[in-house]
Amino acid sequence: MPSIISSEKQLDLYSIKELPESHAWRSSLDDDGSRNINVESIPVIDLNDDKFAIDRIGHACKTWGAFQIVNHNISQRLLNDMETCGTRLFSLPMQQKLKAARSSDGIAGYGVARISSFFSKLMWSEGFTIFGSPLEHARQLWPHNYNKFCDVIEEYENEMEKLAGRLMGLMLGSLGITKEDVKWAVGPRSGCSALQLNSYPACPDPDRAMGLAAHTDSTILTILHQNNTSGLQVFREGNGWVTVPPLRGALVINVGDLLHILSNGLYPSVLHRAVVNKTRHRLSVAYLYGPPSGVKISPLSKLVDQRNPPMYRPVTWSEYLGTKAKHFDKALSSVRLCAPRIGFDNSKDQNGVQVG
Ligand SMILES: C=C1C[C@]23C[C@@]1(O)CC[C@H]2[C@@]12CCC[C@@](C)(C(=O)O1)[C@H]2[C@@H]3C(=O)O
Ligand SMILES: O=C(O)CCC(=O)C(=O)O
Ligand SMILES: [Fe+2]
Repeated sequence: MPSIISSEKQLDLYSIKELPESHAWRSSLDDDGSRNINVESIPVIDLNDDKFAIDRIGHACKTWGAFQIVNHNISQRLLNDMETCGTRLFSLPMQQKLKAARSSDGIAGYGVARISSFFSKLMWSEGFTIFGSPLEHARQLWPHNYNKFCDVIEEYENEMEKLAGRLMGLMLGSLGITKEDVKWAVGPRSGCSALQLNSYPACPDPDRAMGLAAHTDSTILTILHQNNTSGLQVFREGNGWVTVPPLRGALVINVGDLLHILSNGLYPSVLHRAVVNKTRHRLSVAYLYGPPSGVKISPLSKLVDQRNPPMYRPVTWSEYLGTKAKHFDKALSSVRLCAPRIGFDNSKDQNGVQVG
């Protein structure tokens, strides 16, 4: 049963000179091979030409569950503005940030990662989740100067919504699914979303710390912007943990658990985590895209036949988020109806995290 995360658990990581035991995940002798930088990483896909991109996206979803995109039409100016907003927020004094603390039963606000309750050690990061309007929290953070933050968030969410709709079309298109097959995905406001800002301060002992523990996202897809400091890693069978290098202007796309379900397991959600750095502060912004509330997600009928029965039962996004909050890495398997496909072992990672 997850414990309630109290705001006292959020230490001011910027002022700590030595890694406390509470944040030490492994001994300095452990080496999980994740700093091996000579392995190929996730594909980089140019969105200039949808016809050319679609096959590459399908292949990336099947083999990695993640890819980077360039020429996506999100301006560098907006990405910079979003980064500045994040930096401004996390640079506030701790007492100020705690004024916008996430309540124990809430989704939005400042705090430790929601999944922290499943681990005995604390993560070297802090987060701020936006779900719905950020106005109330922005007022608590900057009582006299909250407009700029809200304006940037609004613009960022609008642009990301368009991009997410386009990406979903391409990802489903690569499976032979058309918009007519997924009625709820057509038209404006066809999805629902949350925005997660993550801050990873420089860490005195990065090899023993963990920025964000291994997890899959409870989304259809996630669009991640990372600043110029590496830290994101994806897990790939046979390769282990692979670093996703930051490329200026590129965005990282993760397949989430709901696309895993929609695709009847053909596009597995990607296990990923964030590691930390000795000298550099890292910031990331995740746009978490899901279906509209009330829509039941289940394997698409075109992908189901006698030989490929539906592997998952129907779930709404909010139901799935509730399941994730309770069962974490067992959430996907808790809605599973039958065994995974052959040659498709998504059962264990190197940290002993069970998925699917
Ligand atoms: C929509 C959501 C997905 C998320 C839980 C949340 O309600 C808002 C925060 C999201 C996030 C971001 C960091 C990693 C993660 C596992 C977490 O602890 O909070 C994800 C959640 C998720 O995808 O399950
Ligand atoms: O910081 C990162 O690169 C990962 C963030 C992430 O996985 C998330 O917000 O869900
Ligand atoms: Fe994530």
